[in-house]
Amino acid sequence: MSADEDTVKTGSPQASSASSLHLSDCTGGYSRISVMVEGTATTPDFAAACPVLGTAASPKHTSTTDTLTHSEKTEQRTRSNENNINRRNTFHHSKQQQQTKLAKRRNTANSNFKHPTYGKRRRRANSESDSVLPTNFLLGGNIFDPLNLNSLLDEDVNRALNAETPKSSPLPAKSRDPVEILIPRDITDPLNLNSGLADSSFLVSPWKSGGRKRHRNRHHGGGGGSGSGISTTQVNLSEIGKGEVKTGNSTLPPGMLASCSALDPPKESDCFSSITEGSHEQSANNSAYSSVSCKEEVTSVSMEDSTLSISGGLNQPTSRRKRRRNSGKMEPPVTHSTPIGMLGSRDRSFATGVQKHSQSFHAPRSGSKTGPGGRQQQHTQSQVKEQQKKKFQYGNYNKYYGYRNPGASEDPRIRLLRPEWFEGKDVLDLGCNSGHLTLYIAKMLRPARILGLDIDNSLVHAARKNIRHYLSELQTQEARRVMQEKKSPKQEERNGDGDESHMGIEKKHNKDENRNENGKPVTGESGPAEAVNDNDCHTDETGTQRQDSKAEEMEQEDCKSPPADHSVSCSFPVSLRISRGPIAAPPLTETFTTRPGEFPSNVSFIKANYVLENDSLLLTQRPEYDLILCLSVTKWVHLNWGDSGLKRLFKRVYRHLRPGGKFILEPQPWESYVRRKKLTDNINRNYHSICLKPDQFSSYLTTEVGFTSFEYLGSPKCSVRGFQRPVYLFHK
Ligand SMILES: C[S@@+](CC[C@H](N)C(=O)[O-])C[C@H]1O[C@@H](n2cnc3c(N)ncnc32)[C@H](O)[C@@H]1O
Repeated sequence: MSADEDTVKTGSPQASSASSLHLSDCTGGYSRISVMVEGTATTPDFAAACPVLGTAASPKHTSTTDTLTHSEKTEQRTRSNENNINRRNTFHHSKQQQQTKLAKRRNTANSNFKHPTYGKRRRRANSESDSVLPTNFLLGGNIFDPLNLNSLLDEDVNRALNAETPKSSPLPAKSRDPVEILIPRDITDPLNLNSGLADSSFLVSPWKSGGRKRHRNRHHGGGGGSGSGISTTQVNLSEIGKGEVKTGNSTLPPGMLASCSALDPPKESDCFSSITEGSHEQSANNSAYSSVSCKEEVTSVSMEDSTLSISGGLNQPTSRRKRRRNSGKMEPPVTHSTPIGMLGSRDRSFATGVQKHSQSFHAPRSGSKTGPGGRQQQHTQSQVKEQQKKKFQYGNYNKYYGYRNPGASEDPRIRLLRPEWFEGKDVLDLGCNSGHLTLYIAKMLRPARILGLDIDNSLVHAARKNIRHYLSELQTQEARRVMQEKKSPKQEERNGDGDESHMGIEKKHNKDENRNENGKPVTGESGPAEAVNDNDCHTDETGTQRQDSKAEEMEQEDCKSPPADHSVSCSFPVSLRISRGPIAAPPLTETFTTRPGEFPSNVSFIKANYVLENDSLLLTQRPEYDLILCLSVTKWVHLNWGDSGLKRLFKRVYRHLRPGGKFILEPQPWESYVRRKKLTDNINRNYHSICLKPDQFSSYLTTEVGFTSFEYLGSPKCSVRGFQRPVYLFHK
């Protein structure tokens, strides 16, 4: 052995001393070492077989020899040399014997078994390695043969040893008890060596860490970050059995994956399923609010999404109990806010065009959401609910149409409206909400003018903004038409590339559109849109009001290459247009210097409470309109102002109409009142004092107010059952 030869060659007292100690101590175990090597024994076993090996070069032995005197050393060296020679001979002899044994063992497996207890084993007292010796061995292993390899060599012994196995080293019993697995917080430093703290908290138990916690925006998997999602790992025994638990970039057992991914949907599905509750307007509001809270970050941008949510929700069955549970809540519905539903089949091309913009139709924002600087205010749930209740006490839901016409479906009521009632007429839409129906009428039924009136300022603001979306679409269509006309084959040839020619024309077109016949920039001051909209009008850097349709095409085309005309810029990104609406109200153009009575000149919105303060004010009301719409408003007036308020409204309508005028009324049924009776104390009081029930309205209007006749127009089918309400036409 080289160790031995080195010792002899050096001749150093220390070395020889150490080596001799080494050799003498290991003599007994050497055969064991050979056996272990042969049997691919593991290191601990090696240490166990020759415990002194680990300490052979230890300073302890060296220092002992250092204290000897020179003569003693010389004498010892002589003795040591003699011993070495003897031992070497012994060793060689032993080695030869061992090799013989091994050779035999290879040929006859039975002959080589030597029970550990038969071997001579010398141990140093208080050896450091004693304390770390393993004591438990599985499958009949023992300190000398931890893997019980010897049992393979002798059948008898094998049987004998394995007969004892369950007793001496019982196999772990299968248990359903959970096994706690501690997972390092930092997978790259599992022992927390970097921190230098003797703190065991670097290990995380999924159970003791307070249960599973979801961390939004945190990526799972390893990678050195603290936590990094590993702490969410839950181990369950049945899965461990499958041996698929990994941390770090966790490959978790399928069961775990399933349970993790199952964490997310409930919130969503809660929202959606609650949406289905709203087969009635009231429950609609509840559910829609749920959806809004789920998608809080997606306010007006999400109208299209909200619609989808509704559609999704409508397909999901909801228990009656759940419906009831939420029915008392007063929360806003989701609005898709697209007028497509209103446009319906009568003007498909327009509808298709509008669809493109439908995402950006406006719905007022929830007042409780953000504070100054856009930061979310801290509210308790009850506070928020309270606010919502107050906010929507007039039925002023900011997502009304999204719920009423889910999936951008057509508003079924428009089929009851005959064009001749509207064309060239003056129309008032009471409680117009965000103006979708009003805008539809303005565009499609061509009244001379139509005024949308609502008590909620934010709804009126949204309605005004929505005019621009209609306009934007119209202008886009017009721009396309002009572009097609101007796009002569000659120009295309000159410009070569089709795209470029398109851009060239587009830019020219844009330029032209920003100027009137005199070549002067068109400002918003005289634009009909502004006059109609009473809306904020933005100007670009040049002071020229930007045209929405133009701007849109500019964004699409000019962003491909640097704009030649700097008045044409990409400063207002498409994404913002979609989320916030166009940057400016459309400017006055030749096309849209509309005559009175043409859309959009014929539409406007106003914030007002149509219920006068007292009856005496009725006397001041002059006839102004040919037709007044009052759709799904009476319940809210009734609840907030009682019988007297509603009667006053009816009387005002009557006085507001010109002779021969028409009043279109869609009352909510009495049954729907009950769910809103506790919205406010005032509403509660009014609710209990109401005598004039909705089914008495027609007789009241004809006998008390003065309408000469009425007709029942129908109860248009609505995908949301609760909105299927009768509509009446009263004649003055
Ligand atoms: C349920 S929505 C109906 C919207 C629209 N008329 C329709 O059916 O499509 C009721 C609307 O009436 C409005 N409203 C309630 N009381 C009002 C009042 N006294 N004066 C004006 N508007 C009122 C609310 O703000 C709300 O927008």
